Amino acid sequence: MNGALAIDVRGLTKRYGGRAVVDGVNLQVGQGRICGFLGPNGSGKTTTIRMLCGLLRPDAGEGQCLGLDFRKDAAAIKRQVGYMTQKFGLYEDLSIRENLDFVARLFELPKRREAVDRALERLGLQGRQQQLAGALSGGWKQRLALAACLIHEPRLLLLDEPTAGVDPKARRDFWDQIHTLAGQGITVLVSTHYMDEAARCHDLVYIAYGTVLARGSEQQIVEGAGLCVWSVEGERAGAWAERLRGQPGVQSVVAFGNALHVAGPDADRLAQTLAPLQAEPGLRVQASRATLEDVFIGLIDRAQDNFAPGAPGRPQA
Ligand SMILES: Nc1ncnc2c1ncn2[C@@H]1O[C@H](COP(=O)(O)OP(=O)(O)OP(=O)(O)O)[C@@H](O)[C@H]1O
Repeated sequence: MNGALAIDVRGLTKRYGGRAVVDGVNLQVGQGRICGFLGPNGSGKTTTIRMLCGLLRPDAGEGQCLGLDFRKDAAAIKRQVGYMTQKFGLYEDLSIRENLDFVARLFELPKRREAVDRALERLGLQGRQQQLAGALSGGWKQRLALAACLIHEPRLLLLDEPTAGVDPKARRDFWDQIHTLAGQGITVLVSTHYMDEAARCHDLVYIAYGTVLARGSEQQIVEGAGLCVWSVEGERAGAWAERLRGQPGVQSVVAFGNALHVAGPDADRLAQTLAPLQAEPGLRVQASRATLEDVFIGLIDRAQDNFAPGAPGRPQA
């Protein structure tokens, strides 16, 4: 394998009706790493994932997945990849055990019973194995879907928004499981819209309009963005939101309870705009730390600008 990279693709491109929905994406994920794949709706995450596991034919791109040519060796790659789709894809009128047995048959596993038992045990599903999948809560359904992904002992997991709509406790348990799997050497590429989940990834890739806008660890992305953030706090802080939007140096204003998060890339202009608020009674104005969410909101705002008529080319990380 190339430098212990489980995924190493360059120039990945997919077009629909002449429009590139994935546009020259480079993606490298180290073996045993958890890489979070983030971006707004329709940014190209699912399309990228489906090209990586050989379900969609790319229009351009080259590279390797698990040391195999991702274009020529799609069949061999599929056998070593566990792909969890956004929607629950198992049979609701079969039990947990029957669903896993069905998947084991699809993979033509030689020792099916043992494989099913192993998957049940791995995800703590033994006690529920006779329950119908359709009767499970969202969290247990996700657990079953992950068990099904693991039944053929894949080396790479491609998880497409695996915890959408799942409660925080079940999401936390799911992520503990993901870390256990990564500890066993399994590589994980996981798309998510949740910032707390992004923080649990080793590496992050942020994509918008089919183009990668940022990559690195959470710390690298936040520091690399050079975004300045101020907190404007007080019972009447909300009344200032509209007045601050569009002012010099202000890129975004987001309310969190009694506080506004005011962000912008130019420290001096932002400080000048906020200076008069320091004298307002009942308002506390202080410099704050940028979060991943602040950075992503800033990135998408700028990316939209770059799509405007007459705008220059898009940024590429
Ligand atoms: N078969 C298709 N034909 C035409 N357009 C498509 C097709 N599949 C996807 N697209 C378009 O490609 C773009 C990227 O879609 P994709 O599902 O990859 O985004 P995503 O980042 O996974 O979004 P989400 O976060 O909502 O799941 C969207 O604009 C979508 O409408």
